[in-house]
Amino acid sequence: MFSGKTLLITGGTGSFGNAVLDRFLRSDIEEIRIFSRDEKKQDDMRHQYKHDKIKYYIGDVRDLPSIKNALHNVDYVFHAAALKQVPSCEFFPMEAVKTNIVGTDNVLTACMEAEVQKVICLSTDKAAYPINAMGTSKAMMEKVFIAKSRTVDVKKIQICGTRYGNVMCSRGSVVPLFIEQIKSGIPITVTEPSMTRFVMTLEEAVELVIFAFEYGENGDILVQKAPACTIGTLAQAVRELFEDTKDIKIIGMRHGEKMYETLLTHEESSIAVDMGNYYRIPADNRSLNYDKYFVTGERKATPNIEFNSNNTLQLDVQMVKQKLLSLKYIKEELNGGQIT
Ligand SMILES: O=c1ccn([C@@H]2O[C@H](COP(=O)(O)OP(=O)(O)O[C@H]3O[C@H](CO)[C@@H](O)[C@H](O)[C@H]3O)[C@@H](O)[C@H]2O)c(=O)[nH]1
Repeated sequence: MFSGKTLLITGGTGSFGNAVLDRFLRSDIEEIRIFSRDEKKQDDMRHQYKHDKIKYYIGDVRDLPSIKNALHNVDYVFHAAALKQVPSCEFFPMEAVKTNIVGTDNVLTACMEAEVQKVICLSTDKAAYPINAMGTSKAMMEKVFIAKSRTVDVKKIQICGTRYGNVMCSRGSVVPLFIEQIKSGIPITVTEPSMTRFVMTLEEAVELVIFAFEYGENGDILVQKAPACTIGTLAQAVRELFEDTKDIKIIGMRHGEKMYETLLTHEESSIAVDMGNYYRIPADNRSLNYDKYFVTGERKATPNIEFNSNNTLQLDVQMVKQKLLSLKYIKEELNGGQIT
């Protein structure tokens, strides 16, 4: 599918971009374009990969001309650029609006103009029943791409999305923080041990995007049937792996946090298509003309079957340790920072 094609990744210097590169650089893809704001991170990546197939474009999804400039002859786009930290978006919600909502609209406008064939927009479980600014802005992002998907000619371009749970060990997330705390000899800080989160590896996140790319229809959101664990279990797994004997410090929930996350709302569950390891949430493609629904009516039961991090498979400490041990990052950290 990617043979001879050019793929652009917005926010491409992040954990997701790196995982996509690791996955695709050995394939016969023609070119991978990294589109992002930070020249330092791009330069680091350039030195790390030293690969002809990777091209770097400085730009910002908030700035339409900068995206247009990068999209000539691009076949596919993975749109990963986002403000994604929950606490910082609580303090700067308008920044989340500009990057996550307006930025996505810009990316799609530019993709339509440049005749990109398929765009996958990365969203998060925090967009389902959102309570914080980050999740709310991602929920609006989903609305933007679904609305846009209704206006396009599907023979020319298709727009889909994915929703992730927590990606273990991604930049700025809790596991690297726990490890840093253990290495510095201070107690690890746990917000609320009974809180649950879906857990995915970065490779699974990339698989989900590729699945969406292959099987997603225009306007769809794809989610993985991910397992979950409590933060207490996650903390215990990290402590056992890194032989931490200090007490845990309980610090309480942070701004805008939820006790559990949702990947499919009740309403989405009633229309979601089961695809084995994934669910496909088709877009509601009814028109704005509601008269016919008022006149003829339409009865559809909405079963109470929200898919969330409390009712999915719960991993125990051993299972989380196993999942962690499969990660390159953990292997390196256990090996004193040496690449294994
Ligand atoms: O010192 C800390 C910091 C965090 N946590 C907890 O660890 C869990 C995970 O936190 P973190 O890794 O910061 O991730 P989230 O805030 O859940 O958000 C991440 O996961 C989302 C998917 O749900 C992504 O969309 C976000 O971009 C990403 O930052 C949460 O329950 C936190 O309460 C602690 O126990 N101690």
